[in-house]
Amino acid sequence: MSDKASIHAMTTLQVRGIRKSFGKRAARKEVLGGLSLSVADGEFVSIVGPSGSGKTTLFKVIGGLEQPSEGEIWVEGKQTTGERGHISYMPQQSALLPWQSVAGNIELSLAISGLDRKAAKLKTKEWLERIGLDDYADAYPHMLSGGMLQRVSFLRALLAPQRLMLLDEPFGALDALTRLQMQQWLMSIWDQNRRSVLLVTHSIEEALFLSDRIIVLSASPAVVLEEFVVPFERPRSEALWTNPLFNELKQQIYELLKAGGKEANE
Ligand SMILES: Nc1ncnc2c1ncn2[C@@H]1O[C@H](COP(=O)(O)OP(=O)(O)OP(=O)(O)O)[C@@H](O)[C@H]1O
Repeated sequence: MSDKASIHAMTTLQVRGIRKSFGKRAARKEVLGGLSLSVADGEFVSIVGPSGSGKTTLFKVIGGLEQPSEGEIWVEGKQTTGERGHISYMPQQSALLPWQSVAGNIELSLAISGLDRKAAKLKTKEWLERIGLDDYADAYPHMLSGGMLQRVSFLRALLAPQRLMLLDEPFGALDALTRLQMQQWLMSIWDQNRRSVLLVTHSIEEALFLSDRIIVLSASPAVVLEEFVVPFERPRSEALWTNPLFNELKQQIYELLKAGGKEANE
């Protein structure tokens, strides 16, 4: 394999020069302005950007729900622009089926991805135990707290067959304490089962705590302002929050977002 080909094989996602506009003629608005980024196999990458910079639009383009005006999406070495089914997705609000139990929701998505019923039941049982929700296997989604719902929702995305997970502000609707607990929980589960992750978050701290790399977007039309490699070893603990380098990086990203957002709004 040539060097170029082996790099390609290790890259789960490549976003190449994506442009996306909405509206016609005078009302035409460019939201994504030629965006390129990548996620390597097993890498955890976060995207932060000003509100309205086009992060959700980018996820829709990656997931094949929106066609880009220009550019290509490659997943696991194949061009998938405009195609669905190549990624697993976790939304901000859990999208569990209300008429299915917790176990039923997970079994169903495993069955859809091709597992037979018996294997799906067994795998669901094992994982619910592993994430400490075995007591809730027969409960219905409305009986669960916001944090529990997001655990089940994350598990469902994690057990999907796709290598790439897109997490769209998964903890945005949770209170601050639950959010912190969920970040630690997600980190420990992801550590045991490394998948390629692209996370959208409004929280710089969350991005620093969870990611291998952070991509900072400009205000719309969004382009990549800068990428930061997060230097902290794993497993990471709460002690990071008082690490001077953590706070220095937080400040740098904050300043960049502030400047980038202002420039584009002028
Ligand atoms: N289907 C659409 N038709 C027209 N405009 C759209 C459409 N979808 C998104 N937009 C516009 O694109 C811009 C970016 O929206 P998007 O939701 O992608 O941003 P975002 O970064 O996810 O925002 P936030 O951080 O607030 O969630 C907004 O100005 C929005 O109004």
